[in-house]
Amino acid sequence: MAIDWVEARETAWRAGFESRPAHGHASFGEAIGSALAAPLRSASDLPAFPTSAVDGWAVAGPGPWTIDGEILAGSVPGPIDAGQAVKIATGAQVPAGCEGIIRLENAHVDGTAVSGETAREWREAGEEARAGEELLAEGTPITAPVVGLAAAAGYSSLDAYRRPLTSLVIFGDELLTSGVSREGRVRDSLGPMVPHLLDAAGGMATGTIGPVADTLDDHVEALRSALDSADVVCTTGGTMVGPVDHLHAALKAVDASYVLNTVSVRPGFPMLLARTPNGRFIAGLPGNPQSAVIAVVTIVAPLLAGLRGLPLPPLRETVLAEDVPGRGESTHLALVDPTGRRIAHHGSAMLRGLASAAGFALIAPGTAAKAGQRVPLVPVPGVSA
Ligand SMILES: Nc1nc2c(c(=O)[nH]1)N[C@H]1C(S)=C(S)[C@@H](COP(=O)(O)OP(=O)(O)OC[C@H]3O[C@@H](n4cnc5c(N)ncnc54)[C@H](O)[C@@H]3O)O[C@H]1N2
Ligand code: MOO
Repeated sequence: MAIDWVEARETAWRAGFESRPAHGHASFGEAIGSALAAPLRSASDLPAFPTSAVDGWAVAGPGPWTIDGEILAGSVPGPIDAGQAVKIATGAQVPAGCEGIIRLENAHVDGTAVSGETAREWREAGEEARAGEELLAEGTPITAPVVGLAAAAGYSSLDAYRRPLTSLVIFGDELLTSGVSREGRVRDSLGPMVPHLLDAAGGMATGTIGPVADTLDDHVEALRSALDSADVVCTTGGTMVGPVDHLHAALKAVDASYVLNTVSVRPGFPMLLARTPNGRFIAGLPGNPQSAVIAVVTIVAPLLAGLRGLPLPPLRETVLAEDVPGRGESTHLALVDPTGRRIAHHGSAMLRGLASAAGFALIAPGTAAKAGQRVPLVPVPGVSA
């Protein structure tokens, strides 16, 4: 029974969130794009020592001061005495006894003496954080700046939900992997496209199997092999009931049970999500290329977010520049450009419209939308910046 589109997203996200894998130490590269599984606490004071903010002269006592020494970044200075001036570099540790720093450009050097206006031109130890202080809460998305902060705070790995491993299985005897479509055969457009969408949605693509021959045995073998190494296997094609649509029988053969089977959305209706007894997921993307992308945005992106401990990806908004019809009792996902105009060549077998789209405008079941109306925009991973 087809479920509502909004419910499908939430169901896929919840299935991922509830079975997100045990967390543990992940390298920065593995952790980026997932969420912190524990609060990030600073492993030292930040800065760990008083640090000069400028290139200048560190001085003690009243001036003028006698030049005596130099402190470069990366060294540990000895204390300085009243009347002494030590040349100091930005980032260098401020010596004990230092009462002020004269910026180089404000200093007057006369032989062995220096004078000028002093200021507290340094960062105190612990000014940014104290050792043990919480910097970021559990559940925070791990972005490039988060990784940078973790390194600054003394870490080389993070307690995180790692990015799920994904694999793609392409079904279809009619598919060509090179050259032009001809003689009843078409170029595989999903093999070159879907792994990048999965990466952009937070997975880590491990490989593609196929095109797989249209026999049940070949389908089952390909599915088993993909399940060996991936947390989430996406398949393309074979979701319907055509003479060589073997996906449902193959799911049965690997003892997978449906999380959802068909969604009340146009295009993309025949998508499905299933789970194996050992907790791996299989997302069945319809064969029509645009419908496959709709399945990615509807079920796979939310699933990958849940598996990484992240919330359901938010929708955006767009203001429609023209009327957009509904699709009866189904949700209509309509391709629109960045100005809210519908895009030509939006048939589910086509990619021409999608290739220049800002995303899918969401027209709710039983409604049609008017020009000027604000509607949700479903982003395409890696596309809708
Ligand atoms: N009797 C019915 N037939 C169909 C219905 C229906 O409701 N009743 N729904 C249509 C819809 S909607 C879709 S979507 C497709 C889904 O079909 P499958 O998931 O079973 O996919 P296939 O039959 O294998 O292929 C459909 C179409 O897509 C082309 N394709 C498949 N894989 C690729 C690829 N990797 N790259 C490029 N093109 C691909 C394939 O050649 C077919 O043209 O079912 C409709 N039928
Ligand atoms: O839903 Mo199909 O996915 O319209 O092409």
